[in-house]
Amino acid sequence: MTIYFYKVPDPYGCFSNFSPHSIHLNGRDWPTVEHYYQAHKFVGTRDEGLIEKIRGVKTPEEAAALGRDRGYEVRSDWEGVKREIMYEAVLTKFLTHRDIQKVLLETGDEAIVEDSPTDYYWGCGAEKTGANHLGKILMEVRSQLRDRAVFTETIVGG
Ligand SMILES: Nc1c(N[C@@H]2O[C@H](COP(=O)(O)O)[C@@H](O)[C@H]2O)[nH]c(=O)[nH]c1=O
Repeated sequence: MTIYFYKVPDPYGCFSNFSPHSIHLNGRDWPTVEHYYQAHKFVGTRDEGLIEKIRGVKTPEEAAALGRDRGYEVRSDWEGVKREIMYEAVLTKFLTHRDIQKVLLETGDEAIVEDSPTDYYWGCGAEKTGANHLGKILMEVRSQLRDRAVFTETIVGG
């Protein structure tokens, strides 16, 4: 059965980018995947100072609000790079936190869908017709983790 997730307190909330799982990436610690993703909108722009500001806010909601504030300049290549940036951050999250890695692996081959009522790129949107890129990334990360587990067991010996 398809697994739907969205809000952190709901079932499979650990799949949300807003879940309180920190990552270490590009030489820095980030409180959540959302902090990392939103901050990377400003790499190489005149608003680059925002990167540290976003990294320093307490909640992913604050990080998202800053990242979505169109008073700031978003990097011109953002649409072309945002999926790869999200993939790296989500992979790092599930490599770092073994408890949620287990939750993801235990979903087997079920489809995973970000049940956002408004987002038709990362989620499925209100009519469930969206591209669901975050769900797809989670499924890609799941197979990566599975491949790594097989490698560890067969090549390295557990
Ligand atoms: N989970 C979740 C959201 N969804 C997240 O928003 C991000 C997309 O941001 P943007 O590219 O700026 O539109 C991405 O991480 C997506 O998963 N949005 C929310 O307002 N609340 C939430 O609880």
